[in-house]
Amino acid sequence: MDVAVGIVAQRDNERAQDLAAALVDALEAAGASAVVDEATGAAIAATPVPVDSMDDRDLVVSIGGDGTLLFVAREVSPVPIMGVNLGEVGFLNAVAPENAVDVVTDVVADIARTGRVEGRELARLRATGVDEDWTLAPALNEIVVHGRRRGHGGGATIEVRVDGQSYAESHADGVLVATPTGSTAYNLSEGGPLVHPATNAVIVTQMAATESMPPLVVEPDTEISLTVTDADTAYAISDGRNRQQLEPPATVTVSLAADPVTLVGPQANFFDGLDKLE
Ligand SMILES: NC(=O)c1ccc[n+]([C@@H]2O[C@H](COP(=O)([O-])OP(=O)(O)OC[C@H]3O[C@@H](n4cnc5c(N)ncnc54)[C@H](O)[C@@H]3O)[C@@H](O)[C@H]2O)c1
Ligand SMILES: Nc1ncnc2c1ncn2[C@@H]1O[C@H](COP(=O)(O)OP(=O)(O)OP(=O)(O)O)[C@@H](O)[C@H]1O
Repeated sequence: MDVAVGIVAQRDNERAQDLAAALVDALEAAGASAVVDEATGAAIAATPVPVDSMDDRDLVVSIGGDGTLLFVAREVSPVPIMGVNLGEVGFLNAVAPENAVDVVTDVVADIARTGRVEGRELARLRATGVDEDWTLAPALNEIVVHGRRRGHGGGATIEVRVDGQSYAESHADGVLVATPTGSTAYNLSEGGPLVHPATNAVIVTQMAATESMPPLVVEPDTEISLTVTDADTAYAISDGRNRQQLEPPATVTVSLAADPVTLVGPQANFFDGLDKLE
């Protein structure tokens, strides 16, 4: 099987671009085809394509930090992705840059031999407006609903319902609904629990609530509804980047997205990674 690979290198990162060039050379020498994102294609001798047109590739490699991988996941899922870590934290990217050429060419050789891409599925969350016609891009980390802004005077009253049953209602900066993958991100900053990535669960954490309830962990196929009042405006945000302005009173439902992310390559050891969170 001729394997088609897409490569997205963190924008304006020469080290990521150099690694992308080495990957293109190694993959083409191995008989695979490789294209790169347009920003990288302007910097190295490789075929540039829009990231969102890589959705017909067999594998997309992200070279950068967590944010670049989150970006790639938004643009190309359900195509399997692999993360090479050049970032400040790199909690989502398991492959060290010095191993990237060997690991990627080994995975591509396996795909060529078997015709299958072996990876693990990471759940995502979808946020949808109730009585409003919008849906955010699926979140690998979390969905946040917050008032006009973080901090004094920017909050809102948000009622949390779990499969229709009321769990909490308080004035707060916001409420976040996280995946196990995202339990180490914004959720952790807001006092939510760490959830091992092998756990099937969804986490609901209030953000600076005046009458707070403990964070709640529920089964993945649960519908969380967040009703926002007592604010002139509010936002629903997916993975910190994709946002929808709300006109309170407004209700947002958060539930499991139909398509998970398939992450390929060696799995980072969760416990070894925790020192990155200090
Ligand atoms: N106050 C906060 O803690 C805060 C604010 C905004 C965004 N975030 C997080 O950043 C994510 C978006 O990442 P970005 O790089 O596009 O934004 P960004 O540039 O604001 O980076 C946020 C930081 O979160 C880290 N991060 C992202 N996903 C992570 C994960 N699953 N586990 C541990 N750390 C993780 C990134 O490496 C980066 O250091 C959001 O999904 C949210 O989880 C956190
Ligand atoms: N090649 C690219 N093409 C288009 N946008 C990109 C590209 N690389 C990164 N981005 C944008 O940059 C954002 C991530 O930027 P950021 O600087 O946070 O990188 P990172 O991967 O999180 O690295 P670090 O951990 O060092 O912050 C993505 O959300 C995406 O919008």
